[in-house]
Amino acid sequence: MTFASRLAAAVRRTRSVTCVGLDPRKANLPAGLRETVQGDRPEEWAAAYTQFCCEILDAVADLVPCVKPQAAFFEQLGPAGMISLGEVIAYARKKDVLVILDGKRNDIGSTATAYADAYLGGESPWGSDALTVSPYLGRDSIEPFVEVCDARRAGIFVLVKTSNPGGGLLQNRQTDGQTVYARVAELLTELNAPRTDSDGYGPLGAVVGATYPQELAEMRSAMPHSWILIPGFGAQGGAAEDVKAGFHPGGLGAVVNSSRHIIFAHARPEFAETYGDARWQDAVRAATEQMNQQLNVVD
Ligand SMILES: O=C(O)c1cc(=O)[nH]c(=O)n1[C@@H]1O[C@H](COP(=O)(O)O)[C@@H](O)[C@H]1O
Repeated sequence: MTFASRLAAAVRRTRSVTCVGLDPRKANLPAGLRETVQGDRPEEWAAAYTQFCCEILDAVADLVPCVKPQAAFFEQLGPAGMISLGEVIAYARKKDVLVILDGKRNDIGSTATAYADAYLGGESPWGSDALTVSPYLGRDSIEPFVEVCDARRAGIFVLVKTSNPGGGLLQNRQTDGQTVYARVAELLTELNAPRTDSDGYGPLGAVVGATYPQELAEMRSAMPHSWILIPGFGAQGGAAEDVKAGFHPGGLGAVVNSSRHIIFAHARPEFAETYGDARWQDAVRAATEQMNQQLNVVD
């Protein structure tokens, strides 16, 4: 099955459009895990990150279709962090949870091929199902990813309209009568159209932030064949109402990422009293169930 079809199947199976973001941060780990790190060595933190993320996967594997490990937090720990990232991806695959690796990679065509070869598909050393990709280098930097997606039934999520407040400086620029982000969307639709599955989706997904609901609606209709990854829910202020426009009728077409609000739910006032640090895994599960209920869009 293609990545788009696997994602649709996982959404239907779990009846969830929640993507749990695996963004471990030293300062926010539950106390019990922080205490396992005695010498402040990267290897110790990496072991704590692996345990943290694998226990999150244990808590949510039956509740969500996918997770999104953020490479930056693992890279912060150097080589030990990269080993941890590999272990977390492998564990997610074992648990039958799709992995969208958040690396926001890209480069000139030949180097883009190397990134695609590295990250995409179960046959690759990293083994992720999909990868976030920057469009800034143009069409010939996206095509190598598409070729690997075709060969390995993988997917990419290309940055279209990002959730951060400053994204508009470049993305909202008008050029030839349209915004830059709309031009990126046009390119994705052109590349996706000949590659759609029975639900109408191709391997080129898009990233559109929950913090821009109007643009999300605009992008939903501009990219009928793209799964949309919607970050910015929860900690960045996006709410259920803001992401509605990202979905097609029936509830396919988008997954909504939340990282901090789920993985550090034990510290949120609404969960802290019931669960606290000691039962942080239960807080993660409760926060995921709450998000599933808020986003109840799957028929
Ligand atoms: O590609 C992304 O996932 C991404 C794109 C974007 O526009 N905004 C955005 O926040 N993200 C990522 O989504 C996650 C959001 O984390 P929280 O704000 O903690 O839910 C982080 O890993 C970000 O790097």
